[in-house]
Amino acid sequence: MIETHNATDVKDIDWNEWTADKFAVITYIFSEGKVLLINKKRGLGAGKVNAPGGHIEEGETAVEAAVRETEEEVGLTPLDPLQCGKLYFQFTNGLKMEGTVFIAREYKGVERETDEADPFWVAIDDIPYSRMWEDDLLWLPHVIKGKSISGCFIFDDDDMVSYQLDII
Ligand SMILES: Nc1[nH]c(=O)nc2c1ncn2[C@H]1C[C@H](O)[C@@H](COP(=O)(O)OP(=O)(O)OP(=O)(O)O)O1
Repeated sequence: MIETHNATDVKDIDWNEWTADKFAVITYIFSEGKVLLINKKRGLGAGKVNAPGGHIEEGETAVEAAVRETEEEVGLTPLDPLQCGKLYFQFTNGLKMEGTVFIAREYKGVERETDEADPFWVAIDDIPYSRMWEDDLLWLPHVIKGKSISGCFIFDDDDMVSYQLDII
């Protein structure tokens, strides 16, 4: 078996044996036909549009991290976030990251810009996929339709090299 960071096809990786070394969450808040997105200002994916998110801290559950990261990045509190997906990213630089996707249909507060993120509401039909991570276009439309997803991806920097997606 080849080293996972040298893999160029998701089929080259035994995903049952693969384990992440970083665990992150991403939270999409939907309201009145719109979704809250951010211009990410720093960290992985700086310059891209994404949803609020970040790393799960020690002793924290994924849902707790989803609430905390959204509060920290945009000042909104998602209410009852629902887990709807798992994303497994192998980067060619060696990073292995697991992302848990949450959606929330209600929230408290008013969004505000922070050092990490510039939030904005956009109509679901106008989501700017060309400014987002390449994988988002593959799975986010299914999440919007209420499906759950599980995806494995190989990324070389910003470029998606290979993927496998299951819609549940
Ligand atoms: N291909 C991809 N598609 C996607 O939608 N989100 C991705 C992604 N690759 C990374 N992310 C997201 C997941 C998570 O929200 C974030 C992790 O990036 P960072 O390492 O920059 O974390 P943050 O700096 O936001 O977190 P903290 O340092 O914990 O605040 O990037």
